[in-house]
Amino acid sequence: MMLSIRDLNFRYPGASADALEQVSLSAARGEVLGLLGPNGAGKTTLIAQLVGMLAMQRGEIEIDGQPLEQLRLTRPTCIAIAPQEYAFYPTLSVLENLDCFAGVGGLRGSEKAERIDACIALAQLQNYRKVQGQRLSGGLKRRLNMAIAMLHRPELVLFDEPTVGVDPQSRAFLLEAVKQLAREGSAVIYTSHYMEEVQAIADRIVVLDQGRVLCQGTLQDLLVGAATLYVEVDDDTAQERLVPLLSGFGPTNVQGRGALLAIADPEQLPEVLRSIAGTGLRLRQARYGQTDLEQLFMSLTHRSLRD
Ligand SMILES: Nc1ncnc2c1ncn2[C@@H]1O[C@H](COP(=O)(O)OP(=O)(O)OP(=O)(O)O)[C@@H](O)[C@H]1O
Repeated sequence: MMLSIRDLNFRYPGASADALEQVSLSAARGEVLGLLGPNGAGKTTLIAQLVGMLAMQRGEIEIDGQPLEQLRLTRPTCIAIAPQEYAFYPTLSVLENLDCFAGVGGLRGSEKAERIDACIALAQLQNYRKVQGQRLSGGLKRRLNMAIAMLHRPELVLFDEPTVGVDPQSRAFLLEAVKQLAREGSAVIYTSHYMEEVQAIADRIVVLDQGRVLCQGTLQDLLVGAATLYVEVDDDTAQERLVPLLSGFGPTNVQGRGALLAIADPEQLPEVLRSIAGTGLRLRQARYGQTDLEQLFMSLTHRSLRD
């Protein structure tokens, strides 16, 4: 594992609760780790500590066994971030921005020119070299952020919700570029509250909520044992009557006109259905199957990712 985070805790000065609580996770080269969580889950706080924008309080962060503080002194360009906000000089052109950041990071001569070209190509900014940063569309600005982040061939790249407010075309492009980075051998951490994005690009997923890791694993790991039963009954008071009944079997949520029950073992199904019938409620539909991440999140927290 290249990145290892152990028992990370963080509380903002004056806050009454921890923004991160006992967070442990790891990331490997060649892998996209999706960091998924609703607003306020702690994603940005975690990223900010990884890039040194926030000082660590408690816990450990190591890269290839080396503590983060040490790494920052010896190999400062080994971690890069493509942040949410725009991270370039608005009045400089795309090329001037890249030139400037390449110089700051210590690139010189032909190597510098080569890296700038490679990053322009990677972010497909060939037609915008001479355009001022501030004149780029939202999607292109994110692509410039990304090009800058790639200049020094970082080994760990952090993307903090890079597709928020981006047009669909740039969004598809960004996602593809993120996957490409991992294929080329970087470890990539990608935060988002768009479940579909994370599901589409992440090799492994960490679900954060209220500063804590709810679960982590491959998508398949997470969804196995996360099957749900959706039932709808022919009654206006259905939810009031269904939820207490189903809760006896497992985590239950109200959904639409019915209720959703997380039920890992299909052998329980007949018993659940019998007990519904036993109350005299008429079943309108019952649907059993593997869930997606959204439903998994709901079954773990009783809330939606999008709240
Ligand atoms: N500068 C700050 N001072 C005090 N509390 C903060 C500060 N920044 C964030 N928080 C709080 O820390 C918690 C985690 O916030 P964080 O921004 O890390 O979440 P997030 O998962 O990135 O959310 P979002 O998807 O909205 O960006 C929240 O409860 C938030 O209100």
